[in-house]
Amino acid sequence: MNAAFPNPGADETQRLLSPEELEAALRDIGARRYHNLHPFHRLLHDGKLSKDQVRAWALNRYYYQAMIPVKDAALLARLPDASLRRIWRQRIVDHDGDHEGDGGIERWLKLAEGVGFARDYVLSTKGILSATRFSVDAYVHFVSERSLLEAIASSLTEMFSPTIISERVAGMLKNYDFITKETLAYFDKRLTQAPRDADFALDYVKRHATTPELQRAAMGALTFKCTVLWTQLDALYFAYVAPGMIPPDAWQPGEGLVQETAPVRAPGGAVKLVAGDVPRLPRGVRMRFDQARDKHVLLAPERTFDLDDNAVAVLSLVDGQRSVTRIAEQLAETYAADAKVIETDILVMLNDLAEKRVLER
Ligand SMILES: O=C(O)c1cc(C(=O)O)c2c(n1)C(=O)C(=O)c1cc(C(=O)O)[nH]c1-2
Repeated sequence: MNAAFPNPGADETQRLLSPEELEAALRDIGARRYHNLHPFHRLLHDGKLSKDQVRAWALNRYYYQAMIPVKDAALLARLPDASLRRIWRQRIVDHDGDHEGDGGIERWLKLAEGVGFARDYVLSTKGILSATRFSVDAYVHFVSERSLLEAIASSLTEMFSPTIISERVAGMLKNYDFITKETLAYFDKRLTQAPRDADFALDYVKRHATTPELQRAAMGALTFKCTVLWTQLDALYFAYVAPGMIPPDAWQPGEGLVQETAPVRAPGGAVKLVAGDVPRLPRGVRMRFDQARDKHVLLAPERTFDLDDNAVAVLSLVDGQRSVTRIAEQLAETYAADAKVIETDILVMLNDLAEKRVLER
């Protein structure tokens, strides 16, 4: 990668900019080139895409998510001192998590599963577009091969991501009935992680870009990164929106999905809940603390059920947003227990309540 990447505004950047001017120039690159401006994102956020087009986005972006910690590990390896490494390594923890089932990659897998994919299909990265792979790999190579300043500056797109994330989450929740808050949980953490990371990177760039050449290099790196993001959306648009030319080997709608099953009914006719279901209390049913009897009860029209501590812990998390799996994970975290064991137990309990018609999905 020796070819110089074209730098914006070459005339203007012949002179040394003040740190404030440099920041303004970097922000201006984002204002003109960040992927919030791409037509695919406009369609995604405005609810104009089909479920399959949203699936194509989720599947392809998984590759970006999966490679971000690889990129950060390459950068970390180049940092000369422990204080910088200590800060940068947090990014790897954020994406990989501290243990199985934790971290951003895992949350993106949940997003992909939430729109219908089988986890193994997503993990295999079989169906992603070659252009996605090429642009994401180009980012990893860039960070490995360019100067440290350029490597760090290329992450500065994160300065602009909180705005697009808020817009995306609000737009998708409003416009797609198959998207839940839980499916988009990935983005919750990014709203605090991205500004923290961007503040550090921006401060580093402002302090280390001390000549016009270095400032141009930093701007070039950010421009390059904007194209990494933009190109991925170009590829999605071309393959899945217009003209809709899906390359051989890329994901075809229908592939890699979990079969959607009809609701299973228990003998009494009540719907039987499975792990992926999102339970909620039916209208007119609510949990209450009964002062006189000093215990929690479930109040239903003309009926009351006593609740033990376990039932209270579970029902406190039944909010019509969380799935049974999510509830089990949350309890597992609180009680430091195995999520799968809890899931099995709470399914029995929830199905018992469903049979009594005081719980539904
Ligand atoms: O949703 C988005 O639009 C968006 C954008 C970006 C970005 O601007 O690079 C990142 C992310 N998300 C993200 O989730 C993420 O983990 C991330 C890491 C990086 C990076 O360059 O190190 N960018 C981004």
